[in-house]
Amino acid sequence: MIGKFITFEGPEGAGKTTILELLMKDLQQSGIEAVFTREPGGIHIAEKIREVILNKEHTEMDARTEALLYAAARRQHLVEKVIPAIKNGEIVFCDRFIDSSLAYQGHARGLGIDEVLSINEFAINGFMPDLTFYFSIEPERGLERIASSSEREKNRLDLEGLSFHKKVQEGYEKVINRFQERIVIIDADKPMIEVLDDVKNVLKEHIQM
Ligand SMILES: Nc1ncnc2c1ncn2[C@@H]1O[C@H](COP(=O)(O)OP(=O)(O)OP(=O)(O)O)[C@@H](O)[C@H]1O
Ligand SMILES: Cc1cn([C@H]2C[C@H](O)[C@@H](COP(=O)(O)O)O2)c(=O)[nH]c1=O
Repeated sequence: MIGKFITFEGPEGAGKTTILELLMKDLQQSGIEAVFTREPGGIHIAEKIREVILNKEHTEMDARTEALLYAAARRQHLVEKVIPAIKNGEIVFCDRFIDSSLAYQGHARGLGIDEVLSINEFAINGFMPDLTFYFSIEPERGLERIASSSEREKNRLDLEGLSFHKKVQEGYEKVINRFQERIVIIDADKPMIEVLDDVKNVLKEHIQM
């Protein structure tokens, strides 16, 4: 049996992590086993790379270095955690994946979506998500949510200006156009319970729940 790889994408503060946590509880209650993980991170080496990338003091980090570190973390996470789980028939939900690199490094950092796709092709070796939820929200709104959250410590990318986050949104629009067959847009500017229901309604078409 082969599992499924489902990714969640979107700008800062769109609610991806919150909805993934609610979904995890829901699935557990229904007795459905699934793996919940995140990028960059999810396993020891990738969490270490995450610390390097997102450290607020690393302001000197070059954009290509940043793109390569995300791709390296992605590779290790895939081979160590995601692919074994999928081969074992499990459903893997991942908070961010390659589309983040295309939108943030490819478009917002100006490296080029095709160039960043190309270094990622080396990292993922053909392994793409079966389904991707794009949480759509205006960047201003997402940043407001983060600003009013007491739990959330701001990282190096959160601290980029609004113009960067608007470019991230533009980048995602290009990515959505390119990968229309796997990306479903969710209106993330709704109450959490409605966002969760919208995600579950789409999921029902893909997994038994
Ligand atoms: N639908 C919603 N309505 C109002 N507030 C929300 C909603 N979803 C999430 N939030 C709040 O917004 C903040 C950011 O949410 P969350 O961390 O889930 O976003 P995220 O998409 O994972 O962000 P990032 O990618 O920047 O980590 C949290 O304080 C969360 O409680
Ligand atoms: C995978 C990936 C992530 N990013 C950025 C997006 C966010 O600013 C951070 C991750 O923080 P989160 O709270 O876990 O969302 O990293 C990126 O720029 N490129 C990527 O490939």
